[in-house]
Amino acid sequence: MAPEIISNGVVGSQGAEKAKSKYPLVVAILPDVPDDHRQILVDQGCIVREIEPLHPPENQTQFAMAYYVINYSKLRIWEFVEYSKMIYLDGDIQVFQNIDHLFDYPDSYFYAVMDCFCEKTWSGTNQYKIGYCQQCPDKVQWPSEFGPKPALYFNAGMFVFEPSLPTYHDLLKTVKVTPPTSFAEQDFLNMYFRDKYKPIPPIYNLVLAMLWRHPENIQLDNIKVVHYCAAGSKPWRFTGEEENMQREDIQFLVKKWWDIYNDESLDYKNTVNANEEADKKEMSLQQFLAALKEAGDVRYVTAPSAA
Ligand SMILES: O=c1ccn([C@@H]2O[C@H](COP(=O)(O)OP(=O)(O)O[C@H]3O[C@H](CO)[C@H](O)[C@H](O)[C@H]3O)[C@@H](O)[C@H]2O)c(=O)[nH]1
Ligand SMILES: O[C@H]1[C@H](O)[C@@H](O)[C@H](O)[C@@H](O)[C@H]1O
Ligand SMILES: [Mn+2]
Repeated sequence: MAPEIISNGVVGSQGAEKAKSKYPLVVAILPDVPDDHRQILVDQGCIVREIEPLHPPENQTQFAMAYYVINYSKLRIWEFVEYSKMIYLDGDIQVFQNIDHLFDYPDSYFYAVMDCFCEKTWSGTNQYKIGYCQQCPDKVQWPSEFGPKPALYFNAGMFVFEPSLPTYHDLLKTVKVTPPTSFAEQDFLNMYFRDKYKPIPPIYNLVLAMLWRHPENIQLDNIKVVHYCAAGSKPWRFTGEEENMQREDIQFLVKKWWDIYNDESLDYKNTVNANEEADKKEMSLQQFLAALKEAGDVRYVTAPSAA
């Protein structure tokens, strides 16, 4: 069995395609998620799994961005060995089109989307300082005095992985002797799976900054998964005040998130009892595209992705 997994509490458990995925949706939660929120997830047909918080080595957390330290707990999902393969999704991710086919990719690799280094969150890195981004690796050459070009780096908000107890124990053992770094478990996973990592196109994890940093790499007609990770873009605390948040494509995607969240036809009881109704309400690719185009502001090109 190969379920998808998200790791948040209540928000975001109704991906538009949830009803149509043939796999179960497992929600990994930390102990702080209140009972009534857990119940909502169960009522939505999710399999709720509480995980224990996992901390990096004592007294070294200052090296990771404070907000991300708790994310080391993500390593617990390698323990979900009743599933042979899983797709991990952050809680600030929305799935707009079915991605079940990712389970058919060859085993033994780690699939994820390449990140972008152009936003201020990256200002502490050499990449940001010299304006180098793996999304457009020819724009600024990697200077030889910085050593070898860094390995491809994925955003850890979405990835395809295979739970395994030996890997889980090794991850825990390795993280204990690995000093934390800015992007916490994301840096760690990049280091750990460097040799197994296979990039997949950005349509499987649209890091929103790609819309204004690398529009030429985005094929809007095919976006399947949107990651509301840009500063100020989380739909449940969206104010529109932060940089780029007034863009029409962003406003549109935030509205789409709320439409799915509020769509009662996507509630589990309704999808079980009235699948056809949910199908009718499903946002078709054409509607999605048309609306995005109407929102303007995005350069629409059909060039293949850089990934
Ligand atoms: O108290 C918490 C904090 C986080 N989360 C989960 O952890 C995810 C990661 O947090 P963010 O979505 O806020 O992080 P970003 O998307 O901004 O950051 C990126 O970098 C992070 C570095 O730690 C992680 O790798 C994350 O998955 C990746 O998308 C959340 O979506 C949520 O699913 C919880 O469940 N509880
Ligand atoms: O490139 C992304 C982006 O900058 C996000 O805002 C940040 O939260 C992620 O950790 C990072 O990978
Ligand atoms: Mn996220």
